[in-house]
Amino acid sequence: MSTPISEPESTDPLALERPRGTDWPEILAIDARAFALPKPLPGDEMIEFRNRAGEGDTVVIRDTASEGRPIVAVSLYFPVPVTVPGGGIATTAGLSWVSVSATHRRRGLLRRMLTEQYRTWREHELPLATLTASEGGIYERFGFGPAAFAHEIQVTPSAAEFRTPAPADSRVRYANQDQITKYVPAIHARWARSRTGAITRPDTWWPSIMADRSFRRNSQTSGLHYLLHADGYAAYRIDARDKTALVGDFVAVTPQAHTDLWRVLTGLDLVSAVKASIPVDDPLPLKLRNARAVEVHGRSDELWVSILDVVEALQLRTYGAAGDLVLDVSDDFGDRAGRYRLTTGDDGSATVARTDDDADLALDVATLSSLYLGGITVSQMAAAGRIDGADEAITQLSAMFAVTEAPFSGTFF
Ligand SMILES: CC(=O)SCCNC(=O)CCNC(=O)[C@H](O)C(C)(C)COP(=O)(O)OP(=O)(O)OC[C@H]1O[C@@H](n2cnc3c(N)ncnc32)[C@H](O)[C@@H]1OP(=O)(O)O
Repeated sequence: MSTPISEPESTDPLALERPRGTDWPEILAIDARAFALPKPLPGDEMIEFRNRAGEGDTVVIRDTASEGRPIVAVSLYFPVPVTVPGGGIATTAGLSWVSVSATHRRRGLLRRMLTEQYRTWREHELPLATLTASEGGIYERFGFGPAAFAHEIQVTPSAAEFRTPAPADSRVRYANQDQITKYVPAIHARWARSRTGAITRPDTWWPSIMADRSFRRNSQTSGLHYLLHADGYAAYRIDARDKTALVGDFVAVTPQAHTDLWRVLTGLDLVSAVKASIPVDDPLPLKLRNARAVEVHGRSDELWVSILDVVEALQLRTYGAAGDLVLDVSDDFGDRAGRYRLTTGDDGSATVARTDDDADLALDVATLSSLYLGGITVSQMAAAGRIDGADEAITQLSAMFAVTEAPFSGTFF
């Protein structure tokens, strides 16, 4: 039996429920339709996805007045571990596969589901929520802000000459399936611990990633080729239509692995372009004699963050400078509004507490969430008019929130 979690009002036939196991084919079919996909996830993928969803919570809305009581809305989350400034890993509520049928859109169903999801996140004392967004205008009202960005690049191999000479042995090899299974998840985990914003992929995610099922490519696109290095790997496929290499994962724990792997990727014979998604501060252009060999074709807001527990979340990360400020945080959606004193030490640690003291700065929770990983700076937000306060306080908050590298997530979920 499904479990009603809020009794529909007597006149409201739209019931918010937890789904039954047998509802999953319907859930994935309506998600595929809402996301304008050609077809739902195939069987194996569906089972893995359902298991992943089972680690968190799923809500659906059922239209009880229509024949067959169809599901018309879905929202789910599962735990997503994200590296925060300083190297700590926070378990976040990863919101995913949110959809409302076109027949029921703009009637408040998304808001209703997220109100329930938010209640669950608070009940489970999760410090942060994360998502990868289909559109940029939806989630700010719920306290999310874009927090980690990527550059979508195209490299022209014929123009990509490295400043340093190629080593006698490239230290990179193609990996077979056993080697992929043996080395790739461990290298990814090492990398994720070292990169702010990175998602440490739980073990249960890897079978689907490594299976590289055919629905992830079209008839002209190859399967994934894995290039393996002791301290990194790159997975790419070839689009035979235009002889392009499409890099899926690029993971380098050391600068040497970064150079060695890119040297192979830019040396692929018969390939006219290499496309990849890289950190906005990636050193690749600077390693080449002609930086224009790397063209930036786009910038994506790859990870959105919502601070759920201001005290806990701000204490999880480290800071660039000592300081003491009271932040007045506003929140139109949840229960996060209030004044918080943030005190940071020379060692980068912080203590945070609610306070009645006068505020130095005022900002909303989505703005604070965008600042959290360092992907958007305090001075950028202040220049955009989204932080209120004296210049000295803004300068101090800038120094406190300063990070040494741009956050990068590298995983879509
Ligand atoms: C994390 C993820 O899964 S991202 C994927 C999101 N899903 C998709 O993109 C699939 C296709 N789209 C959909 O299924 C739906 O249109 C949804 C889920 C985006 C919106 O669902 P709805 O039930 O129509 O939203 P709902 O009526 O609850 O609107 C809530 C608020 O968001 C706003 N809103 C909804 N969709 C959008 C949008 N695409 N762009 C901007 N604002 C939006 C509404 O105006 C409303 O604002 P308000 O409450 O502040 O007045």
